[in-house]
Amino acid sequence: MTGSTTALIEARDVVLSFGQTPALRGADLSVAAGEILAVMGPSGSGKSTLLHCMAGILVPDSGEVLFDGRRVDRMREPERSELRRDRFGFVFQFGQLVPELTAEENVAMPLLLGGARRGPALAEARGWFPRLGLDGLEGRRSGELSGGQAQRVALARAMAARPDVLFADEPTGSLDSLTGEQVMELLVDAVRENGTTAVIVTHEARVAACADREVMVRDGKVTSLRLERTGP
Ligand SMILES: Nc1ncnc2c1ncn2[C@@H]1O[C@H](COP(=O)(O)OP(=O)(O)OP(=O)(O)O)[C@@H](O)[C@H]1O
Repeated sequence: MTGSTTALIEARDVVLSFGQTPALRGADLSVAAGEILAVMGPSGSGKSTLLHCMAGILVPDSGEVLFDGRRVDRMREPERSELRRDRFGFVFQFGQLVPELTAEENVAMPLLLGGARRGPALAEARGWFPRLGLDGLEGRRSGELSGGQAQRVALARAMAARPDVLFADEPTGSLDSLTGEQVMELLVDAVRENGTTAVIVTHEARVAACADREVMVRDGKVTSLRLERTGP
């Protein structure tokens, strides 16, 4: 993967301020289909804001965001919401599982929201547990899971609907380094196996090293850092 051709998702000259605070000052980023991209950079440089713009969560003040040739920044909220639900998966620093639901219900949730019936959705959800080393934890609630287990459940939830793009914002940020490494390995395996494109915000070099490519965000702009692996 080169990232320069067949871009699946692209930010062009994206500018966004929060009131008087500029977060993005002309960010350009192109992610190829099937590519695993790590987004690094200092705290406050605009990494999360860029991810949120690319994922159609935030709308830039100016510039363009394209997904599969479509202008995400021009979509109205219902269309962006549908895009997020049907094509994107999300993992955040703190898994943000619904505490009232069991682990398997959490994983099934995006499928249920997408219109799947409860039985097949739960069956699909359960299929992810052995793959992510979560056997036997299907019926637990988030309060009964360790941080690493909860992040793996969050990963299963993000992947269960087989998204085109997985957006992960500091997916290992709340974990100790060994647990974080294991979660990252599972994440990379899962996205590669499914041919999912992944955009992973991290400030851990070890996490970024698992990606196909790294870019650096500084002062709201993107600079290329490394283009190394050619992908499977
Ligand atoms: N909701 C918000 N309201 C006001 N300012 C915000 C908001 N979100 C982000 N910012 C500001 O925008 C800038 C970029 O923030 P962003 O969260 O994108 O950085 P980041 O690189 O992801 O940082 P970190 O690594 O610390 O998570 C920062 O100056 C931040 O304070």
